[in-house]
Amino acid sequence: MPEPTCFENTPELWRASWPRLAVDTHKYRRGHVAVFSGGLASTGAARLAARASARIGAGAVTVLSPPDAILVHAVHLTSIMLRKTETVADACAFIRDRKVRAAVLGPGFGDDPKIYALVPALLDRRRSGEEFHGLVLDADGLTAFEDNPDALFQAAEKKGANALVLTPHEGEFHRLFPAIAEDTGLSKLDKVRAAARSANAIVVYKGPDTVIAAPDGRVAINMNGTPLLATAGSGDVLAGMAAGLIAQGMPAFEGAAAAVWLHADAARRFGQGLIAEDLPGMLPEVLRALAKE
Ligand SMILES: NC(=O)C1=CN([C@@H]2O[C@H](COP(=O)(O)OP(=O)(O)OC[C@H]3O[C@@H](n4cnc5c(N)ncnc54)[C@H](O)[C@@H]3O)[C@@H](O)[C@H]2O)[C@@H](O)CC1
Ligand SMILES: Nc1ncnc2c1ncn2[C@@H]1O[C@H](COP(=O)(O)OP(=O)(O)O)[C@@H](O)[C@H]1O
Repeated sequence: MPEPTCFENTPELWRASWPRLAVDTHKYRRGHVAVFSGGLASTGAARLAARASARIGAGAVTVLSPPDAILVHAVHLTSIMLRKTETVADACAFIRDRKVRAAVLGPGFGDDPKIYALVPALLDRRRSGEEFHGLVLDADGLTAFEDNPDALFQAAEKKGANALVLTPHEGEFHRLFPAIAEDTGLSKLDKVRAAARSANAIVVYKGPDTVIAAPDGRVAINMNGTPLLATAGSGDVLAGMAAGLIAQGMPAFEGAAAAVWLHADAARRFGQGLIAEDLPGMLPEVLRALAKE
């Protein structure tokens, strides 16, 4: 009998790789996440992602900010750290020196052309350092590669490359994978699986029926989604959660799948009136319930 490759996304799928807290851990051992911020007028998305990474259990989270946005972040951030970062070399040096394990790039990032050098650098273990496990690319980070998706896919294909997680909504999926998106003979499941293979990445195709796929053919269909999540910024929170779990040592497929399920559970528990800011604050209750199961 061949091994099954198509699963319902429930905690049983990823519980075995769920992070455990060692008694002798410290904040960097628990996992350090870096979140790239956009400029002065679009800083909120990075903070949403950063807060989600911290609440899901990353021991340290740093927002990497362009100089013009430092003050805005400084008045909003408390336990989350802040670092001025101007160049790709600055970012790589910080990630290597401060043992960052996962990064979020894209939420509120805008159209800064630096991204075309930044993404290959973050996927290259020699530039990111050995501790780095993976990059979660979302929102503007996906749209940036609309005209040349192969540049992204080839960077992820290189031997020994760090894990790449792509989290497109329907519009972003269409921008990155137009031929797959327009193939009317394919189900959503077939589309995500084909996309993950061609991108050499974990693909989280978001929506009412989020599907998570790995390049090796594994697919998980999420069934606990809720339309309460259709609120601005909830995708930024999801990206931060996935990075937070990858930083704590979960493999990228399991980390992404766990983030999707927990994100929806948080929304369901909060109920009506939910806005994206509410999601990270629900995670302690979500994690307590998960531990009791
Ligand atoms: N508080 C904040 O600072 C927030 C910042 N955000 C950032 O704002 C930037 C723009 O985000 P947008 O999502 O608006 O950018 P998009 O460039 O994805 O714009 C949305 C466009 O995609 C189309 N589309 C197709 N399918 C869609 C789907 N399933 N969901 C949403 N749109 C779909 C829409 O019709 C619309 O024209 C990103 O950098 C994002 O991270 C947003 O996440 C919202 C919250
Ligand atoms: N109708 C829906 N049912 C379930 N989940 C939804 C629905 N609409 C959106 N979502 C979820 O909400 C999140 C929205 O993410 P995204 O579109 O990137 O928003 P943003 O860019 O504003 O953060 C995704 O996790 C998506 O799966």
